[in-house]
Parts: sequence; C-alpha cells; structure tokens
Amino acid sequence: RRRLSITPDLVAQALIPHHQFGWCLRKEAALQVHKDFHPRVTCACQEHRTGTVGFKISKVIVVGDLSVGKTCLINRFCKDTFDKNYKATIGVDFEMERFEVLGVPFSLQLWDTAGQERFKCIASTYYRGAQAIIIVFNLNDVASLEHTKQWLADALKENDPSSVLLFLVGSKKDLSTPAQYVLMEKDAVKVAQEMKAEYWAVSSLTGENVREFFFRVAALTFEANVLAELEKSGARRIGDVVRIKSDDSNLYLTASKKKPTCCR
Ligand SMILES: Nc1nc2c(ncn2[C@@H]2O[C@H](COP(=O)(O)OP(=O)(O)OP(=O)(O)O)[C@@H](O)[C@H]2O)c(=O)[nH]1
Ligand SMILES: [Mg+2]
Repeated sequence: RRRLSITPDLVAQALIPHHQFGWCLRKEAALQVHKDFHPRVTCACQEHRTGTVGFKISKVIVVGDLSVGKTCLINRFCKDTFDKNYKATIGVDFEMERFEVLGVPFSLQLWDTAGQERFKCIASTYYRGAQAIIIVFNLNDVASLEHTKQWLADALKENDPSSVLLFLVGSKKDLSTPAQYVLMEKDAVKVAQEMKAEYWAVSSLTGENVREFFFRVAALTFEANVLAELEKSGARRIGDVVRIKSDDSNLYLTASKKKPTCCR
C-alpha cells in the first residue's frame, strides 16, 4: 500500500492552504493558519520522540445527510475513483490511509457512516474516540447544511468537544454555478464559525480540493495527536535525566535534614 508523505514543504502547504489554494479555505473559517507545526511537535519529530511505539493512528468520522457524497469523498481520496450511481452505506464502512509526517508514520482511520435514518443507530455506535469529525453537506441543498448542526451534536455526545477537530465540508461543488456557490458559501462560513469548524468546498467528481483537504486533516490531527502525547508524558519526559550529584553522599538522609537535590 502507498504511504502519502507530508514533507516539510507539504506541511507548510497543509498548514497555510489559503496561500497555496486561494479561495478554497476562508481565513475566517479556518482552524489555524500557522506556517509550521507547533515547535514542540517539530522538535519531537526530529528527535523521534513522538510517543507511541510503532506508528500513530487518528480516528476520523465522516457524518452528514444521506447522499451528500461522504462515500464518494473518501473513495476519491483513498482509491481515486468516482461512482455516479448511489449505493447507500449500510451502517459504516472503513478506510485506512497511511501517511508519513516529517518522517513519522501516521495513519488516518476514516469511518464512513450511513446518512440514512434507519442505519443511524448502528453508525452512531462508531462515533466514540474520534480525533476529527468531518460533517458533510451538499452545496446544492440548503437543508443538508441546516442538518449539519444535528449531526455534529450527535457526534459530540460520544466525544470530548474540547479536543476534537471539526471540519465542515460542502460537497458536489461541480454542480453549482459560481453565483449559487457564493450564496451558499456565505451561509456555510457562518455555520462553520458557529461550530468552530473549518470550512472546505470540494468535488469528488472532478477531485477539486479533495487531496488538499485530507492532507490538511492529516496535518492538523497529527499535530494535535503528538501534542496530546507530549502533554501526557510531560511529567516524565523521555530523555530527561535526573541528576544525582556525587557529593550527595547520603541519599538516605530524611527530607527534614536535607533538601532533595534531584530534579534541579
Ligand atoms: N456531481 C457530483 N455528484 C456526486 C459528488 N459526490 C457524490 N455524488 C453523487 O451523489 C450520490 C451519493 O453519493 P454517496 O457518496 O454515496 O453519498 P453518501 O453521503 O455516502 O450517502 P449515504 O451512504 O447514504 O449516507 C451518488 O450518486 C454520487 O455519484 C460530486 O462531487 N459531484
Ligand atoms: Mg455512503
């Protein structure tokens, strides 16, 4: 299987895509627009100190109304295919995409859930433990945008709202005229701001923005994943040395007589 490599120049692209792709990412509806990863993350990658032995995995769930194009979006990215016939997802499907970010192996587990009401019950049991939530709506169907708030609320019931990254994705961009698109974008940016989500517009038919979008998801979830790991291990940082000086002749002296000399 291929492994998509996010090299330092691609990190810069993924972290400030508005520079590279102009209109595809609106600054007012972006999660963050730093030129580089958090310094602690870059440093940890260089020193191979990113935590988890083996490689890192982030779970991403994709939710939204039936037929908005969730499956097509994942298939365009993972398999570079497009099917114009609608085949409803039953329950959930699952794809794994392997990346390498600054030399560190990293995988996105993409959970494609069913939008049909009758399968929602099964699908929602897979919401738990997501690092990112992608909420998809159809750019040509305003009702599907209105429903995104409910999809988000349901997905957040199973997750920690303070640590999960949110993406609001308008699909089927190829079907809207520029004028229609501009109108829809205004509403979508508003919804994205309310949700604190990052807004993207894509087309799985033409492939427009699909790769850029998933690289962005990978870059931001990777960064969050490593930062969380570093925070967890903050108290006992790997590589830190506890110094015991040679003149600390009697390490058994009680604390009242002698102040501890380690961890200075
Ligand atoms: N023109 C166009 N059609 C699309 C695009 N994406 C999806 N479609 C069509 O929309 C229909 C539904 O796409 P799916 O990806 O199956 O939708 P879904 O959101 O997975 O639907 P559920 O699994 O039922 O929740 C299919 O007929 C696709 O061919 C797109 O970018 N452009
Ligand atoms: Mg589907």
